[in-house]
Amino acid sequence: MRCYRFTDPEKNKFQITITVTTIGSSKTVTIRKKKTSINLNTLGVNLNDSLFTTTTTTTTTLSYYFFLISIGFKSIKQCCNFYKVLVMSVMGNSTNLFWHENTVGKAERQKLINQQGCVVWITGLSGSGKSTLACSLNSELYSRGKLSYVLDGDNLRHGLNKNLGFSPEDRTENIRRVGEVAKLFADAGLICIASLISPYRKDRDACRAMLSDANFIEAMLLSVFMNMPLEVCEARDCKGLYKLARAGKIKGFTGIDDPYEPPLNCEIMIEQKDGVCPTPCDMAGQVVSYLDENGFLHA
Ligand SMILES: Nc1ncnc2c1ncn2[C@@H]1O[C@H](COP(=O)(O)OS(=O)(=O)O)[C@@H](OP(=O)(O)O)[C@H]1O
Ligand SMILES: Nc1ncnc2c1ncn2[C@@H]1O[C@H](COP(=O)(O)OP(=O)(O)O)[C@@H](O)[C@H]1O
Repeated sequence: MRCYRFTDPEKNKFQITITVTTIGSSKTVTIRKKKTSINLNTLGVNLNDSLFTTTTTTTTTLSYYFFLISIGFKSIKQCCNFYKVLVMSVMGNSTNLFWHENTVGKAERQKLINQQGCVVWITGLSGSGKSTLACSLNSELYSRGKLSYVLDGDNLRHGLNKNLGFSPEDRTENIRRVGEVAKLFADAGLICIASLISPYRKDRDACRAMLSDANFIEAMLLSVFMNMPLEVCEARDCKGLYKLARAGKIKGFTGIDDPYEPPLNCEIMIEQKDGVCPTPCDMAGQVVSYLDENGFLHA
């Protein structure tokens, strides 16, 4: 189970009810709850009281690895609030999996380092300045005493993603993996800077959905679009890849013979003004201002 943040309308003791609603049928999953006292903080509920659950063992059938959990907080006195959460549980082919909550959670870690874990996702053509911005932003945050970490597409393809190429399927898997890793960094409380071409809208949208806060209110992903014209990127061509792509020596090169779909919903856009590109420092400043104004630089 994931961590949920709920407001407590009554500041009272609650009884938690977890109901699993099935959609279609295909997999059998057993959900067990022990009679136990749960610290509400581990569920993200800001309460001092302990919460007592009843013992239930439910066997149910799930499909598409999606299921609905409706969590009802029932006041001891009267029934009050019910919340419904759509949980996407990507379990692959494995079953009988159980999520283990830790007593020290994201909220505690964030307090420790006085910042909000999130992902700054930088997308754009090869040569648009993604790595330059990632590096400059990382330095700027460091100088402000904020902990960040860069996940660079090119670098990750030397290790985690070294079995992936540039077919649409491999790019999708590349983005999915980096999204999952970025989510872990954000959960650790870090400002994770992911810098990948990530050319397809559906892959970026999937990451955004994966990185939405569990209550679907706070977005944990800020998308930064390097809106640099292809001609500028191609003129830079610091790795000589555009030249090879134009000569037909690299097939499926983004912007040449493979598509780049610009974001429709980015939080920040970096672009030229009067034909002049902002400096790396200015680009980083734009992102830092956004993080600051939106409360990410404090717990
Ligand atoms: N066919 C093709 N298309 C695009 N890019 C290519 C290709 N082949 C190799 N390269 C190099 O790989 C880097 C992009 O890796 P990413 O992981 O960011 O790509 S993707 O998000 O999966 O599309 C990219 O790095 P950047 O220039 O930093 O973007 C290129 O150096
Ligand atoms: N804001 C900028 N102004 C001028 N040159 C830049 C800027 N950002 C990046 N560059 C240059 O463009 C080239 C490509 O930048 P890079 O960050 O490697 O792009 P990407 O990671 O998107 O491939 C590099 O030579 C870099 O120095």
